[in-house]
Amino acid sequence: MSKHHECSVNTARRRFCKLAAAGLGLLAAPAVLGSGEAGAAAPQGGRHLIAYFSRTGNTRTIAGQIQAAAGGELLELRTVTPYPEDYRATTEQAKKELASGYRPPLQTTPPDPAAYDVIFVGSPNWWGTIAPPVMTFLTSADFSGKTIAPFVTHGGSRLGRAVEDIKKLCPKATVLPGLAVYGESVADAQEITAAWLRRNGLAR
Ligand SMILES: Cc1cc2nc3c(=O)[nH]c(=O)nc-3n(C[C@H](O)[C@H](O)[C@H](O)COP(=O)(O)O)c2cc1C
Repeated sequence: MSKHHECSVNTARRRFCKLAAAGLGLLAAPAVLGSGEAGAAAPQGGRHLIAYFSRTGNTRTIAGQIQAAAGGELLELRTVTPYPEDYRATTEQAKKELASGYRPPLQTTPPDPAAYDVIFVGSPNWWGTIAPPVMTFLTSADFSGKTIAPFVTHGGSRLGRAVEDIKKLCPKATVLPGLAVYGESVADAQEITAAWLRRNGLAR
């Protein structure tokens, strides 16, 4: 992990601590009220879809943290043909797929985005952008007028070009500022995830 990254995380943690002092009640409310009660609804009053691809579980962990803090349906994007177990083989395959614009088929047809107000889109940073299965998802349906909240786990390059590339794939969607979490820190990222949700008005 780079020093730069450590600094960013620490800054984010400090920012969270300030916010947490003011917003602790907001975090506690859903646990008290339960998800079915009026006070637990998202600010938009809408439904959340949390769609993500994860090869080794880091992005899945963040997806779970988002669900715990903001509610919503989890959708794991799985490719028909899994990526190789071998890391190096996966990086080589991914490089080729990204260069050629290949969209690997997914095991299931994703639900219609029209049923949701906010679509969280999670991906590992692969070669500086989102993984090809996430590109398949974003090009498989019409996201016009929808709000997309991107989250990325990474090995040091943070969001990379993820947000820009999502905007290119979904030019008529509103794409919120993305969340970047270092892959090895995902287990401790609840506070960073919750602060990002609050900054974007997505915490319940
Ligand atoms: C094909 C491939 C390419 C990657 N490229 C990058 C990269 O460009 N920058 C980076 O910071 N991490 C990169 N990584 C590391 C992953 O982004 C990181 O381990 C991530 O947390 C994995 O998420 P997952 O467990 O949800 O699959 C790459 C990993 C793979 C397998």
